[in-house]
Amino acid sequence: MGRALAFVGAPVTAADPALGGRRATRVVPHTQLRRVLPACLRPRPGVAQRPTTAAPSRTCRRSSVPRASVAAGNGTVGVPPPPTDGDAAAPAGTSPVRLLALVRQVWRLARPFWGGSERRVAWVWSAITVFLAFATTAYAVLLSFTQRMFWNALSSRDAVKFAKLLKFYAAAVIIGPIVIVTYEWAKARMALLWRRFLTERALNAYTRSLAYYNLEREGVVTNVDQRIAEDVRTFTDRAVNLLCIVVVSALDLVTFSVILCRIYPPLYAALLAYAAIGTSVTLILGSRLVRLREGQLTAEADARFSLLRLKDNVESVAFYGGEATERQELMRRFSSVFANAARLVSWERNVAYVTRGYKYVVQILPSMVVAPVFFKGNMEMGAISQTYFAFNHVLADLSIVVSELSSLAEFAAGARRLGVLTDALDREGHFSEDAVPSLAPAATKQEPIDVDATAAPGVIEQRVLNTTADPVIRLSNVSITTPGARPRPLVRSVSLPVRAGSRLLIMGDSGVGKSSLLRTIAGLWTAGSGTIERPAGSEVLFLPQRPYMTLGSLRENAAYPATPASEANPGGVTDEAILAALSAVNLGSLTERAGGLGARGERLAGVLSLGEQQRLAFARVVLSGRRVVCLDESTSALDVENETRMYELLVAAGVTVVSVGNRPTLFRHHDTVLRLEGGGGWSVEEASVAARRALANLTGDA
Ligand SMILES: Nc1ncnc2c1ncn2[C@@H]1O[C@H](COP(=O)(O)OP(=O)(O)OP(=O)(O)O)[C@@H](O)[C@H]1O
Repeated sequence: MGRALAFVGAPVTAADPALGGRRATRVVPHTQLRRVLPACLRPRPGVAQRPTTAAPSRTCRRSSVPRASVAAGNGTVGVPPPPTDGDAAAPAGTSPVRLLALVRQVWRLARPFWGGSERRVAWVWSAITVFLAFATTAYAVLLSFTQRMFWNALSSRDAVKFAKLLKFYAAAVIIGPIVIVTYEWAKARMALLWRRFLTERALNAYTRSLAYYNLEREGVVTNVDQRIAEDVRTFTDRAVNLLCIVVVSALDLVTFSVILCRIYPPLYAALLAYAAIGTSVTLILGSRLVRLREGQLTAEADARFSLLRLKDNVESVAFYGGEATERQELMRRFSSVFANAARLVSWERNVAYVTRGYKYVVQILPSMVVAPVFFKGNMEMGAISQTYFAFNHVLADLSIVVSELSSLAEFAAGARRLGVLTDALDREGHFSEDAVPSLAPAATKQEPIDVDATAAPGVIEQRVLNTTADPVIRLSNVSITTPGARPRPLVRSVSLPVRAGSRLLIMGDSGVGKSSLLRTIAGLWTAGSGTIERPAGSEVLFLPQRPYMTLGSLRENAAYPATPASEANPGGVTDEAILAALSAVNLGSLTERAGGLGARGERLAGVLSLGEQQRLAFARVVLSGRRVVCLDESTSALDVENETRMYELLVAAGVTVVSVGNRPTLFRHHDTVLRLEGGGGWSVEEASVAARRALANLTGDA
């Protein structure tokens, strides 16, 4: 009797690689364990902490959420995700339609890796991982038989057999960890390869064809940075882990089902029914968990974004004294994080009631069914040990959804968020194209003028002129509207040539559309009609209103968008050229002040005055050697003397200039003025005439 009672031991929960790394609850006959060989039986054969890197434990997974990187937020947080985000369109949950959508999204993320340029590597690592997964199962089976013989040797007091088995057992426990750890490593390695592949794909697509610009401007996808940096990682980790679990479980299930059926078929049937009920209930609970996890990712990203905004604008906030407003906004966003997290942990608790209960309650089943058979003397001691072993394996195999719900929820949330991103990138930057596997910058192609080409309705036609063309820029009947759902006309039917070496000034009231016209010439905006001809992008330099400082060194900042010369890049911009350009724009002392050309740009942006940053931008013009420059109020922060110096540099270099600005001092640096008059109206006149008129207006002589 005492021995029979000992079978119903305390359930022990442990991550079990032999069960595919799932947390499995098993009943250990601990009274016997304490008496005999505790060290041999407690660390279950083939058992190790599966969820290390590829699948962190539940606690780790939760803590991974705040690691979400800084994200571009849209100010909308909470659950369900905001309807402005493409996420809202994607279904979540467990209905067949939703499941199908999830499968399609996963397929779209897996196909390029296993079917594209990296397929060789992908398949080799898949084979290695699956082989090792099978090895862990084989190991578990081997151990189950060893245990059976072990208990039989003990119960029959066969010391010789026991000693033999002990050696075998010792060898097994030495080999086991090696197999399991190698398996874990292979999984992590494969997930990393896939992650790198997807990240490079996403970065390639994001940084070409103006995808980064259009995605931000249209606001279709929020938190792009988090999706690329964080969601790709979560998705690939979870996907590889789940794939391995399914593979291991399938083999494990077949093997241990045979063992269990051979020992006692009724127990197997009862187990099947129990697992089916448990899985159904868990699936119903799980759909809400997916949505809550996804909402958490969005809320965390938005909160981090608000912190980054404050960090980037410390000076402005300090000048305004806007701390209270900033604090309020930060609190609002973090409140959303906590509110969603509270709902999430509550729902995880509800799910845990079910999943934990599911694992514990069933432990009584084998004892109830097998003990009477044992008491009747129809079953040997070793067979009972193996029954428990096989029972727990089959239970774990049939309970993937129950035990992996948390991981599944993260996986589904990650797949959905990535699906939204890859759809948008496909529209803008050709994510699915296999021809862009590297991060190397694409060479700019000089396209021939396509005279017959006609733009799509509502889109301005862009044609590329060759570098020797005159005029270098020609606007023909160009009308511009603001982008978005409600377009507003800004400029109507402008026709204008910009001759080589000339300088055109675009003027007009604030908000009239001056920068928009420049954006359109640059090809950033395409809404409207007419035709714009200009040299290829690599022949024109556009200086935006706000100078952009990169995170690179002073050297890299000056050379931007080209790169400095180095051993790997001998054709790059030399230090001598950089120093000469800095001197030409009156920044000769900057190198010394900044601490050399190697000084980091992160700090530079905070230290350089706006005027100095604008002069650095002119150094870029000098170094770029481009023949055409478009300046959007690029001297707005300069004194008259420095402004003159900058324009004289351009005149001396024979550069064609298109400027936007309203400063009267600009007249003398230009020969033609295009005045935007609002409501689409415009006029063109000589700069000297425009200057005289402006002066007359000022003095009241008009
Ligand atoms: N992405 C956008 N979507 C919709 N409207 C926009 C967008 N960007 C700018 N606008 C609107 O287009 C109009 C013209 O803007 P633009 O920046 O060209 O003005 P501007 O003449 O350069 O003004 P300023 O001299 O003040 O810089 C503005 O009313 C602005 O609000």
